[in-house]
Amino acid sequence: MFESPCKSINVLNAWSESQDELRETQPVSPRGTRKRVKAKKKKRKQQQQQNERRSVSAPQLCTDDADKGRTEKKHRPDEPIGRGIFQIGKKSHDVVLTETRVTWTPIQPETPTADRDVKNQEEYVELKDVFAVKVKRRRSAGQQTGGTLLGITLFQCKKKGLKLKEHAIHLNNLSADHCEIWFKSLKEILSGFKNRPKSLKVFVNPISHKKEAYQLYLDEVAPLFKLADIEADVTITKRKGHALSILKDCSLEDYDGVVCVGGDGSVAEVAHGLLLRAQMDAGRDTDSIFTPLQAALPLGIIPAGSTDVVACSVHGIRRAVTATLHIIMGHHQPVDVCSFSSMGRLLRFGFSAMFGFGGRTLALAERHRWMPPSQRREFALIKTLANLKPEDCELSFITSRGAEDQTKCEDGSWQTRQGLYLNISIMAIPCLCSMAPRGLAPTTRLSNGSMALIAVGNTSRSEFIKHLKRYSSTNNQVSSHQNASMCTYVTLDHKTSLKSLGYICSNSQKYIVWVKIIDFSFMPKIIRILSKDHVP
Ligand SMILES: Nc1ncnc2c1ncn2[C@@H]1O[C@H](COP(=O)(O)OP(=O)(O)OP(=O)(O)O)[C@@H](O)[C@H]1O
Repeated sequence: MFESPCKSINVLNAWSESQDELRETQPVSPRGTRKRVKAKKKKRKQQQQQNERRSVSAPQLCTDDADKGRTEKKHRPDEPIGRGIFQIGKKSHDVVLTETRVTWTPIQPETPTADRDVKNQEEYVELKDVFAVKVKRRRSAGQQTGGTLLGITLFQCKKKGLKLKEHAIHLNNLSADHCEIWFKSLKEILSGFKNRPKSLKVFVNPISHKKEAYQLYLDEVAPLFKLADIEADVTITKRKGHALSILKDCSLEDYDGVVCVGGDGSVAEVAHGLLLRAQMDAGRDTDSIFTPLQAALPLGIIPAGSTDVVACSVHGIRRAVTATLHIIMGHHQPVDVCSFSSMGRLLRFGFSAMFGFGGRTLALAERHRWMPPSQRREFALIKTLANLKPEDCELSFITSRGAEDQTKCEDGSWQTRQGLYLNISIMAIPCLCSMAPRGLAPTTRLSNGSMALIAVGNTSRSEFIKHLKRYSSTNNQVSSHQNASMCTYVTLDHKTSLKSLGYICSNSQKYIVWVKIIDFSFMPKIIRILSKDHVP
């Protein structure tokens, strides 16, 4: 397996090889068809093995520690599986492959006087950070297959702050046999990361934001999926509710996850579809008080909307490449979800709900979709502000343990507020966005089993505008408001079952709103809002 870097001049000439040219996943032998047939058979066998693996393992993206998802290791983590010489950059390197990493050290001529510190020059990449390995070839323009073999390339997922970036490590060697051995060994190790998806159902909303979601998918997402050998079954949604109707009926068995390319509306629809499907499959009666089940498949969110609060809250950043790499690497983040019911019937699952100003603004913006996104947001905001009116509400809730409780209530005891409110928000996630860098609900977390209830009391328009503006600052809106008596920020607990009962009066109709939080160890925050019309 030890190979000399004899043709390094040629390799250097090919150093400008672009990623697009690395199409082949199997090294093609110059010896022709017999070997190609063998390679095809081998590929089919690999495919079969993959399918077998998929049918026995739980189809989940999930793990934070990628090693947890590995198949049983054949070797000790530090035991060399392969060793060879590759050209990396401009130098020849001694490269060692173990179960967990690829390490390379520059080869230097022996000089008795030289003060070499080989350890210091050693570099490595952890295989848990590598998401693809490809055979690298030089091809002429327009050439689709074949080409001169140059070596193999590892694609690493690199973290920089909240960003995830793709980084290519080229290991150049012109020997087909040598590269094939390395390629096979690396492929085998990478396919051992069971929590990484192999097949995904993708929904793209073509009308999201500036109608660029599909182009974004083609430019930034699909090439990475292809690189990671992920099969994507793409549906471009044709209307509102299209993704939901597919999710209700389609077979999900062939997929390891569902991906949504769109904004918050699309994400909410797909999340609702997945959760509804889980209830339907388990025979839950959603028209009664039921114990919801977790979705069978994880949801990947590629931000392509105009605000993307769910994607920002989950990834901390609004970037399609980062979101795609999280999906490819099988990163998993549990996220709390609410369920909203009316008259005892499930309306939908969702991440947040707003009554009053917020609800009216969103509804107005939705009715003016023909306007460009920022204009319709501004228009809806200004128009709703101009007609600012309070809702007569009664809210009952129990504050969570450890929450900054202004009223010093006993744990588990009900508090009731009755009065005029300009806005009431219930948020299961922090709802981070560019307009609110700390989130619309800074006191809640993604999966802490509690939700934020933010009730803004009746006040003047100018005071309310000041409150809205404070969201854009990084100061803590909660603490700055604690003495203002305009807002009540309460984090609800999930420990006891029935949490909140309230009345919201709107347009002479009365709604009774129950907020119920059910404790699940696997999905800790499910809020149920039951509303009933015409309560006397
Ligand atoms: N082809 C389609 N035509 C019309 N509406 C669609 C179509 N496909 C999906 N929808 C609906 O469009 C709505 C809004 O889309 P989405 O939330 O993705 O975009 P956005 O409003 O620009 O983003 P954000 O919610 O982040 O501001 C969703 O409720 C979705 O159900």
